[in-house]
Amino acid sequence: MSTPFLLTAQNLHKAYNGKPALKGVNLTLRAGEMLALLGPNGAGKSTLLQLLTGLFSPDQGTIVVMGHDLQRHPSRALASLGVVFQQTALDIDLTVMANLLFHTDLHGLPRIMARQRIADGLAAMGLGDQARAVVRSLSGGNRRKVELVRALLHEPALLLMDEATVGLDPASRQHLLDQVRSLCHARGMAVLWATHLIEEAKVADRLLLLHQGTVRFDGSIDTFMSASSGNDFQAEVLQQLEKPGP
Ligand SMILES: Nc1ncnc2c1ncn2[C@@H]1O[C@H](COP(=O)(O)OP(=O)(O)OP(=O)(O)O)[C@@H](O)[C@H]1O
Repeated sequence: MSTPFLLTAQNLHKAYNGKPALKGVNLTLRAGEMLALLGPNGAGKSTLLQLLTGLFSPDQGTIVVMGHDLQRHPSRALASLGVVFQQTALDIDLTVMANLLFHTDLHGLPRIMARQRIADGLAAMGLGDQARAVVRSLSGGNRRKVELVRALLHEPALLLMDEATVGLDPASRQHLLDQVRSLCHARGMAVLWATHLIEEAKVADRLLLLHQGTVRFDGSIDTFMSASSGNDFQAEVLQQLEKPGP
């Protein structure tokens, strides 16, 4: 029996000043699945994530998270989401601990439980000694890691990440990817990983290739590769993106 969908988006349309950014995008996500949302600059990835996180409403289409319609029941739908945005969600003049407690307070977590989860989350990211550091004093890479810790504190069923590895060195990027993958598979968390980096998308279970606001491919990486004519992953992605749109 297949796992039920945690997230379903149907026929999403969004335009800015009459110029379409998303043109009928469909998307599903199951528990334990890591989906790479891959597309070049301007493909519509951030727009899609902004709709999925309720920041903006679609012009057309529906989004259901854990059985809750995002437009009709936003707080219920959003309670199951963890999000790492491209732009920082941290107050850089506060300490790491103050930032993280702010988030756990928002989610109504008791302080004892919150402090334990914060300690565990920071330790898992190799930042166990940084709780009292002011965010401004952290490197860009460590700030990204704190963003991930923050997004996971309320133990979301779905994690949405928008260009999460921007500013990270190769080792830290790999570490972040490994962490997210293991959370995904061990905890059954569903992950939507938006990136423009082809080599990052390759480690996901499934690929959603977005270009000029339309989905060019949605399926497993294995299916994507078996449909290719002997190309490597990168060459196949580039070839798909060069094809004229629908
Ligand atoms: N606030 C906005 N106002 C007007 N146009 C916008 C706005 N946000 C995005 N767009 C346009 O919508 C299209 C999709 O942009 P979006 O940022 O969603 O793509 P992206 O795939 O996330 O790109 P990137 O990788 O560069 O962040 C682009 O043509 C962009 O110029």
